Amino acid sequence: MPVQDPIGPELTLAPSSARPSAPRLAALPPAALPELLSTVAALPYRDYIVVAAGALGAAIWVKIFNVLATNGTLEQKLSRKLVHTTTGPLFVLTWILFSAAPSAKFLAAAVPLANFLRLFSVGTGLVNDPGLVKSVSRSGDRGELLKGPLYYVITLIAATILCWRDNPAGLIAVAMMCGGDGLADIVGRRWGGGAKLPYNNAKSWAGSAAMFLGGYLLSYGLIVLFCSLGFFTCYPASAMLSCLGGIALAATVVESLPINQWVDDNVSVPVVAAVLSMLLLPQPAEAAAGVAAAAAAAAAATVVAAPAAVEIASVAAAARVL
Ligand SMILES: C/C(=C\COP(=O)(O)O)CCC[C@H](C)CCC[C@H](C)CCCC(C)C
Ligand SMILES: Nc1ccn([C@@H]2O[C@H](COP(=O)(O)OP(=O)(O)O)[C@@H](O)[C@H]2O)c(=O)n1
Repeated sequence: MPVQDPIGPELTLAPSSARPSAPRLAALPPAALPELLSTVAALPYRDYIVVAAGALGAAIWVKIFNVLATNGTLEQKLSRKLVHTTTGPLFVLTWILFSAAPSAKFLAAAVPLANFLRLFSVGTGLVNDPGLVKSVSRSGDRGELLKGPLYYVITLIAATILCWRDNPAGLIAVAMMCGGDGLADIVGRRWGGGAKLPYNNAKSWAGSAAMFLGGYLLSYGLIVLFCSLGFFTCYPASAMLSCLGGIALAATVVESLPINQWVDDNVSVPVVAAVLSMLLLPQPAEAAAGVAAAAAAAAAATVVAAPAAVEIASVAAAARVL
């Protein structure tokens, strides 16, 4: 069972002495973050304010890239890929601001849902918005909004509702789609020219290397942040290295295949990443049990008996909470 509301006013992060330390990553959010979180937690209608801020933030963010593309500061394709790379991670970062209410994930999903409706109405021509078409299409054709961008927001909706913040599979899926696939294009177009993949002439080794590294590092960062805030148990470094590495490699291979005309990579990459995360990463309950066992073993090896007993008791209590 997930922790109730690790950032709510009624329940704060457990003191570090009460949390298992040996097998988990030493990960604490930056000092300013808990302050911001407790300010947000004290707001009346907190979840609704976060949704409104997220929707406004999305519109402003896309507009900024539209302006940069229009005035020539950024090339259109780069601007579009920067929107692709940044909006998903910024969106999942807003998850930490929501309360523990069961309705929170549905409210959070309203932000990508609003963007779905916007893309759909502009893509089908119901609404005229040349700025949005310029920001998120390759060629200026509004019909393109109904492909990659629409799948992208559908994936964000699915990750929010199906995984929310107590299951790292959602974070990993979004990280592979944004940090991975987004960076593959940015790097591949610039530095991939000479060395194309033997089985796909449209993609390069440089693009795939960027996909692997970008997806891995973004997943790693998001998992460390969310687990250090108490949304799920932190994983041992070995799991972070091997499981996350395997997932990033599989997502990279899927992205590199010449299958985009059958399945959009904003669907294939996150689906493969989420399924493998469920299969390879210890699920929250297993991870808690593993952490408790390792911490108990470490405590047993400690010469001073009393602090060890306290540590074991607190770890066992933490495992029961999770
Ligand atoms: C350009 C996009 C996808 C194209 O994919 P591909 O064809 O290159 O593979 C991304 C489109 C993003 C969309 C217009 C805006 C999404 C906003 C998001 C749901 C919320 C962000 C909130 C945050 C606070 C900025
Ligand atoms: N693994 C990759 C992926 C993309 N790329 C580069 O990025 C461009 C766009 O990639 P893509 O067709 O996957 O683009 P999207 O469908 O993700 O927008 C390719 O034409 C390559 O120049 C690459 O070099 N290596």
